[in-house]
Amino acid sequence: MSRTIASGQNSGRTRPTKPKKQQRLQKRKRDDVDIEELEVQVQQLDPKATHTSFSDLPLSSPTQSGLKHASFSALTDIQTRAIPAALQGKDILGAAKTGSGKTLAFVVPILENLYRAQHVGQDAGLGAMVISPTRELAIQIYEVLRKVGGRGHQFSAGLFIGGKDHKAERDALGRMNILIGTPGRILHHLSSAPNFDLDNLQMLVLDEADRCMDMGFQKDIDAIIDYLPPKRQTLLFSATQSKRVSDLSRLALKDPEYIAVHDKSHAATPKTLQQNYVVTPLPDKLDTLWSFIQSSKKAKILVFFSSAKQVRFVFESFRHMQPGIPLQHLHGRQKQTARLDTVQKFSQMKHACLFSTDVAARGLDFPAVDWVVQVDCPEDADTYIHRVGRTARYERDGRAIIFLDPSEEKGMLARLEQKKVPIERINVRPKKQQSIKSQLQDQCFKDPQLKYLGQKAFISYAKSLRVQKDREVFDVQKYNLGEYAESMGLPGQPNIKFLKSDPEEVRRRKNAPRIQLSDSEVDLDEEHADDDEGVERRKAKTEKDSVRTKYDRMFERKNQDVFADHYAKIIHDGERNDVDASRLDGEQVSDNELFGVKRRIPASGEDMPNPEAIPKSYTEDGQARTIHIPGAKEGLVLDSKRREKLLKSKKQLLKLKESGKKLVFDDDGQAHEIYELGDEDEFRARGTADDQRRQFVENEGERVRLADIEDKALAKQKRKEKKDKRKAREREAEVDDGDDDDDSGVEGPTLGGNEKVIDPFADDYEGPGSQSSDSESGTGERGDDGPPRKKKWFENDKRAGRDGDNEHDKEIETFDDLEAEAARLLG
Ligand SMILES: Nc1ncnc2c1ncn2[C@@H]1O[C@H](COP(=O)(O)OP(=O)(O)OP(=O)(O)O)[C@@H](O)[C@H]1O
Repeated sequence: MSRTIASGQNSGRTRPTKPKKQQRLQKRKRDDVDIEELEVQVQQLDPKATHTSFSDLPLSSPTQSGLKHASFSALTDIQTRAIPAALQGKDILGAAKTGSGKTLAFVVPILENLYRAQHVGQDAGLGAMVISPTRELAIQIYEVLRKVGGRGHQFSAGLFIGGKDHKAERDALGRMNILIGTPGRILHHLSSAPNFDLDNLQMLVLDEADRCMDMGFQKDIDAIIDYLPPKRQTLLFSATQSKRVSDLSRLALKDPEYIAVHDKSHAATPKTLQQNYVVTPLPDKLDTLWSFIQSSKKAKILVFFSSAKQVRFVFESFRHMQPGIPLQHLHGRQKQTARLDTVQKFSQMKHACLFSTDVAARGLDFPAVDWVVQVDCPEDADTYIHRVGRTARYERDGRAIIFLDPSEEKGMLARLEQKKVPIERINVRPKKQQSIKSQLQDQCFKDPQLKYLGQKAFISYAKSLRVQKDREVFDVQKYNLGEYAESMGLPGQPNIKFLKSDPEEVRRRKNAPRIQLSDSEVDLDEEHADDDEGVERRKAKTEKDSVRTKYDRMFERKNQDVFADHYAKIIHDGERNDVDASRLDGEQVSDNELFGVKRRIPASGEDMPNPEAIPKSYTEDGQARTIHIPGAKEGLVLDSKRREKLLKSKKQLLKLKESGKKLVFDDDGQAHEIYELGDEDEFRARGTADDQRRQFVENEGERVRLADIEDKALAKQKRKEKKDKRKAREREAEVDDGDDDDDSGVEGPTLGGNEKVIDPFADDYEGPGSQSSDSESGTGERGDDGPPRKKKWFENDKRAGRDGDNEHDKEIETFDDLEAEAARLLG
């Protein structure tokens, strides 16, 4: 994907007139003067001075205009400190809290440094490359670049994130000045596209640098860096920055500026973020989550799990229980379009709950998220900080809650304290805690697909515990896995074949790009590698494996159809565009609150809106319609097209009904099961229960056999009557018409003698393959005067030929065949 981020380019078709040419030359001269002046001002900038607004900085007029248009005027702390240094060409290692505006801190310098170097147009080649660990984040950066640079700059920018046409991307490569992409995709093009020329690259930016530099991306980043010119400016940004010398030497940073905005502050997370934890044993987690959702239906909630399978299971099971709030899910195993769709919709919705893996943990700027809930404990404090950073962004309020198993509490709290994360314990109000265990059990019992998904989710969760590197926090022996399986509604604890190898090695394999693994290694656990590279690996693995189980196919289908329908339903809700959600915080604790802690009054002290006044953004509490079917145990929930279709099929509906049973009524007219009123002695006199059952089955079998004989005789009689009537009619017709067949005007064959026209709509036609009593010859193909039987879908020509009396019968399949046959017989 490549496009010019500037507006109003010359199309090149019309020859510029002389005055236009002169105007252009004059503009260029003016630009040159501007650029020279800017250059002087930039060099004179004092990076230590405190600039408060973008207009204080020496920025070009296209950038100033873009910033103004996007309503960015005041600088955030990280922007105040990073932009001047970056404008002067320094390498930067920047760390600032989540939501503090790091994106602009590198987007503005990219635009300005390339502008001052006049690094624009096709000949200039690629001038800046931004690497992001996830596709969603790359798109978000691209959007910010377009918002700020799109108004006046002439750069051409491209987005390389996978899931798009390789060739189109390769063709666009030669024209790009700024490229934003994920490591795997960039490396792919570097190693395969001859026109990917990086000789002129001036700036490299790594957003979420610590993630880019960790094991999962290590090899890709190292390989990319090998392609880059050594003389370049490098900027690294993250909310949690590693200062490991080894990392910096890999990137060849030159005398970098360390800009850590939250070093001196007392907390690593925004002060507008209220953080709490609740100790909830693993088997109660889903109950607590459900209860939480029930008490927060008028909020925007982001829920984190440790694996894609956990996300899918909880999403699928919760949505069938009609939670009263639109549910969405996001993980690396979804198709690219579904992922982007979800991100976009969740951004726009006012009240919704998104279940996600850590694919949404970093960098994503969802507007107005009220709650971040961590159901599965994050692998470390950094991941915790990134997850909670999806709320309380840019000076807004937000709340975060993490569910900790008793075994995780001590270790995790110590890790968070080390990282300066202020967090307080709260308790679940027992009155508000609901149990959904029996509902989950019921669902898994009725829906084998869900049960299978639950089993996979359980296994992937157990494995994720096993490969955690922090053993002080995660001790797999201390979790009550058996009860957890039960709480998910599973009939028993699934077998977990823990890998025999060292967990450290398993983690290395999980994170390493596929290229570096031998085939046998790839077959090892890839359950919860949920980043984009993990997905690529799995895709390659699937393509390689020609054998897929029926479960694989089942879930592929389910993902594409059932889930897509569900999304379609969500999209059509009205009032989704009001993204500037009013916050509900600030209320004193209400009866609806799950947690027994008072909410905090926001620092701003602004008036809070009445929750009742907030319009519903989904119909009827977001609940799917339920249709009551007479005689059925439960209503039918219409939450998919498939279920809607069920309503049209009587046969399917019958299955939902309870089967009838025989009851006897006593003297008072009360109904009883038949055995309740029987005399025990009489019962025993009839023999043992087994004998009686056998006898009953035999009697009933005999009754059915006799009834069948009767039915057959009756059917035979009816057919005979019909046949006689038809023959009588034919005889009458012959008498009426005489021998004038040729003039009858009837098209098509007419057959003489005992042969007859095959008319599937005639009264006596019994359909292909039906065995009339007239033709009980055993061949089943054709009686003396029965119609030829059509070949069944499972029969080949040979069989049809063997079964038929007449070898030509088997050929009659189409009307043309019939004409030919008639001609043969007549001839
Ligand atoms: N100078 C500014 N004025 C007003 N809003 C700003 C400014 N800078 C950034 N923002 C807004 O703040 C929000 C967070 O910005 P951004 O996504 O860059 O944060 P971040 O530091 O990169 O967060 P994370 O660490 O989670 O990636 C965005 O919605 C952005 O539009």
